Amino acid sequence: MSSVIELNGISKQFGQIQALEDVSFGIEENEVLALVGDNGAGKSTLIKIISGVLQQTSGTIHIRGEEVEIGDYNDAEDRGIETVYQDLAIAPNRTVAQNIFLGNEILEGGPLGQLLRFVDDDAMEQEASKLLSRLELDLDPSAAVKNFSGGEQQSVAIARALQSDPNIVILDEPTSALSLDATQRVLDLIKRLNEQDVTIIFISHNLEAVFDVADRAAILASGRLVGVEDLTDVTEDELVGMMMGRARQSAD
Ligand SMILES: Nc1ncnc2c1ncn2[C@@H]1O[C@H](COP(=O)(O)OP(=O)(O)OP(=O)(O)O)[C@@H](O)[C@H]1O
Repeated sequence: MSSVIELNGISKQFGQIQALEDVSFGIEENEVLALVGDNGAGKSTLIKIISGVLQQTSGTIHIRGEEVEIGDYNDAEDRGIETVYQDLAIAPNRTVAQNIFLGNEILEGGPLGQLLRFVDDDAMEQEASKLLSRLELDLDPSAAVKNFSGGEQQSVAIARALQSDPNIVILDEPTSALSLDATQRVLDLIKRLNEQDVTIIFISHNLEAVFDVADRAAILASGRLVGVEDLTDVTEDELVGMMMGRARQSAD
């Protein structure tokens, strides 16, 4: 395997607060990497840097070997990176298809449709339907999202991220506030994405979910990287110890 993203000496300061300090590790092509750590460890700051919302104070990012500056959301999208944040940014009164194409609507053909920006709902529903079946999500593209469960809304947000066909998807706490059942469905969706060659980085406090779907975990404590562990090689207790800032005794 080769690194699709290489972080080298990433530090981030907010005034006096050192949110990240000299974080270096690689994310492998087509892996599922969990980002774990206690509250305030720096997880959100790190994914915001990778997705262009924040810029690092120092350090470099290489994507597929090339040093890049991810100045904003568009830079990240151009590099094939999409992020689903915890707030999901779902428009409840719109349909599944309209949410999937939110900000990227398919317009009716012809000069008038383009000029007056007439949205082509039929085309969006057809495209959404293809995407949803690829993701094996049983959702009606024409249904309004407002009555959906938390798990279904999370699925719509993930489908929207997939609309631009990214090869790296970052998920911020995808299973927080979900029932056990809904959590399992979202984890199954993550596994399916990964089978479709999408590299996944996800933040989670749910260690059961981490052990279920992730190949490796990168552990942050107080802004520093404690380690990156193969999850077949570490116990939950060891992981918790590392999240509390203890380096792994048996690390080789
Ligand atoms: N915009 C900001 N301005 C000032 N300080 C910030 C900002 N964003 C994050 N921080 C601080 O940086 C540190 C890391 O925060 P971050 O949100 O990255 O942690 P986290 O691991 O994602 O935590 P949580 O699990 O609670 O979401 C914390 O001390 C936080 O208060």
